Amino acid sequence: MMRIKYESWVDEQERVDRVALEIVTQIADLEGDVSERKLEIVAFRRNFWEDVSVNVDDAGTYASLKQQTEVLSERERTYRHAHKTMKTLMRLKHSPYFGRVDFLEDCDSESSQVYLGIASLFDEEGIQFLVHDWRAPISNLYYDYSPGPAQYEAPSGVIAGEMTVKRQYMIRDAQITSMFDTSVTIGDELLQEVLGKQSNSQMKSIVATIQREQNLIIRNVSRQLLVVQGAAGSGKTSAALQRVAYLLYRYRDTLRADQIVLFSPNQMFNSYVSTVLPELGEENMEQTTFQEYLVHRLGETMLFEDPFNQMEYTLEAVDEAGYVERIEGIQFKASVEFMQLIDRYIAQLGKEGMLFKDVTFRDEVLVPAERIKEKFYAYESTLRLPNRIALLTEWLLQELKIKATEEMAKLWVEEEIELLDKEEYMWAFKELQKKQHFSGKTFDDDISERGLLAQKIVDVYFKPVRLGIKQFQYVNIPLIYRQLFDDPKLASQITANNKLPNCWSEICESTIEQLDQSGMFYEDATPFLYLTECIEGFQANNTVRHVFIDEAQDFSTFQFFFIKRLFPRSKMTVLGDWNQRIFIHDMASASLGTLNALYGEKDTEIITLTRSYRSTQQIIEFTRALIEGGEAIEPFNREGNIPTLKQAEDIEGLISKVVDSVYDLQAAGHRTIAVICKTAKESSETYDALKGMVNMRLIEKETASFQSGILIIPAYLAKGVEFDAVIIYDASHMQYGRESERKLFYTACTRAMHDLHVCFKGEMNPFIRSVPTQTYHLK
Ligand SMILES: Nc1ncnc2c1ncn2[C@@H]1O[C@H](COP(=O)(O)OP(=O)(O)OP(=O)(O)O)[C@@H](O)[C@H]1O
Repeated sequence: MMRIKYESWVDEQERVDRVALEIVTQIADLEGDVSERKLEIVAFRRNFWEDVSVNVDDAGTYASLKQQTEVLSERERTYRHAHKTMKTLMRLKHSPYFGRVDFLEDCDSESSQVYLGIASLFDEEGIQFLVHDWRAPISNLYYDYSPGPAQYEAPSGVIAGEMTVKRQYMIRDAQITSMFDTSVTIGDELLQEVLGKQSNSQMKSIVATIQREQNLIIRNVSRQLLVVQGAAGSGKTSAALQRVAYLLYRYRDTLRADQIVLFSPNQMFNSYVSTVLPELGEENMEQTTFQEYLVHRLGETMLFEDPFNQMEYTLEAVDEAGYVERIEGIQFKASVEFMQLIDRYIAQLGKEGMLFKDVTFRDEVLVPAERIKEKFYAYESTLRLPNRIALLTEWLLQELKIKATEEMAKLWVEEEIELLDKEEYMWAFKELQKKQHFSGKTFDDDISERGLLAQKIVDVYFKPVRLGIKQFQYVNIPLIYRQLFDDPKLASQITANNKLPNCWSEICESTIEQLDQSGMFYEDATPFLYLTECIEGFQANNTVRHVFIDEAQDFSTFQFFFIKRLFPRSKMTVLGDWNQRIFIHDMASASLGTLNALYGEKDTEIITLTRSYRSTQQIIEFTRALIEGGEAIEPFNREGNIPTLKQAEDIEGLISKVVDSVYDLQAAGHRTIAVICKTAKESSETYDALKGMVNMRLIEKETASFQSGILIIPAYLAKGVEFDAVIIYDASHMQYGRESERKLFYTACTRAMHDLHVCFKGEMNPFIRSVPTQTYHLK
């Protein structure tokens, strides 16, 4: 790393001034343009509506309206474009660029200077680049090379040459505040400065300091599946978001933000990452949680437990009867073996076992379930289930028509007709007149009018029945799913290779009990939806082109395969850290092996990130000793305090240590301090105990965002986010004594950026006991 000479500094500031002036000029030009266009659109819209009211039935008016609509949307497009450019210029005004490379192409005699910023900027004539977009092919030089031989891939082919300068800037309000020439990767000093700052309730973009290994993730477009396995704080989420921005730039003519979906762990995380793309001048992709998707698909048919309640159960109910069996059930139902069991079950249902509901109307059976079943099994047995269901639906709709005619003669219809008002009679009368006019026949007016009204009434009353049929409500999916557990032998008969868990009978029993009592366990929700899709036909989404799964360690193998089928035309980017796996799903997905199986090895690329940027070196030295293989995690060299451990005798002592920590950390200037508890239950109890002493906010599963301040939060909701300082509420043996709790504890500790205080009551947990004592202070 080299400091820059004074003269160069002056030259560089002069350039910034020139560019800033150019930006100001362009903003002024555009300002007039934007407001003029806006006024134009407003005036156009007003006239447009006046024209519409003239005469809509006239063909000439219609053609002219169509033309005007086109003109209007063209103007709106131009306005939107100008508005977007304006916003970009406003962003560039304060900090036009952050990097520079001087590059001498092999065939040239003079090197060119390439300045990198969050968007491209041309000079007045629109000929010369003043700033290159960080995503442009040439910008890759900055991220991938140090001074020396370098090359990049332009649309015309590979361009090779020599990089003579690589410089970084920190520019605030158009003033250079720091500047470095760097020789290795993207300078430590700039990164130090960025990482040393206080946390924010919103994640920031990292374009100025993207590291080479992160750039590989961002620009990777070759495979169907990109898997990123990275240590806590290694920049997986950051890389994922910059990758979205990169894809939107690279495929700007064909890819829209709404064709990219990000599955994230919870609402708060969604809000935490939601400003990164707008900051880069891009629209946000679609963000959802898997839970949200399940509610959207199943919400109306099924009540099911939410994942956080399942989590609370796994952490809190260890001593309850049936715990071991439930855990085994959770793991099995998350596995690919269970998916295969369902596939075999589906094959079996093709021959027997389908269950239907009567189609009813006003407590009367219109088409009995038995008849539907007979019809279903009368279709060609080689037809797939969804095809047979489609035929069945058509048939049922025809049946409904016949039933409707029968229904018209019933007394209730007669009564409804009596109650109709004058308008309805008038309508029937006019309809009849029309019919007579067209057919030239005469009718017995009285009967036909009544018939018409009866038809209309039955039609209206049958509407929900028709809709129900179209929505396949006559297929009794809940009972078909239940049937799989009703007799434990059924599954053994259909699994040829006997891959059932040992306590399958108990799993069946508790599943049935839960289904009959209060909806289903969370672990049943995805398999249930899968079964539904296999029977009714997959509601695949063919518009989405890229699916991102963050915190992927907590997705089950079942869910991965399911998501793949759901988005058949999409590439997938999966980011996770298997050391932060806090849900207990199937054991198989604890390795990358299953992900290889998703698209096959050839179509899969796996990138591992071992450098961790979030926490200080001291915190990482402590946290990496908590997990197996942690020595592979490399801390970024940012110094800080070594973690503090505080031991208390009893609960009062613990509370007082936590309160002291809060005060100390506040005094050290930290703005966001999280007291991390193990569960929601512990969080709310601790909140009650502390609220008289400290002004804090309780974070619950429904919390949609967080602000700076003191927070109290269960560990599983804190994953993916970070805080200036973390206080672990009770890291005792009692709370984190089981091996399965190691990763939860690790995840909680790795949320700290600058300071970590670990409090515990009584004996410390076994994971800390294995940490070298020189990595912490015990108080
Ligand atoms: N290249 C970088 N430049 C600047 N900051 C970075 C860089 N890479 C990561 N960071 C910062 O490190 C922190 C952790 O990044 P991020 O949350 O993306 O990591 P992660 O791998 O998703 O972490 P976890 O798995 O623990 O949730 C963030 O504050 C992020 O801004």
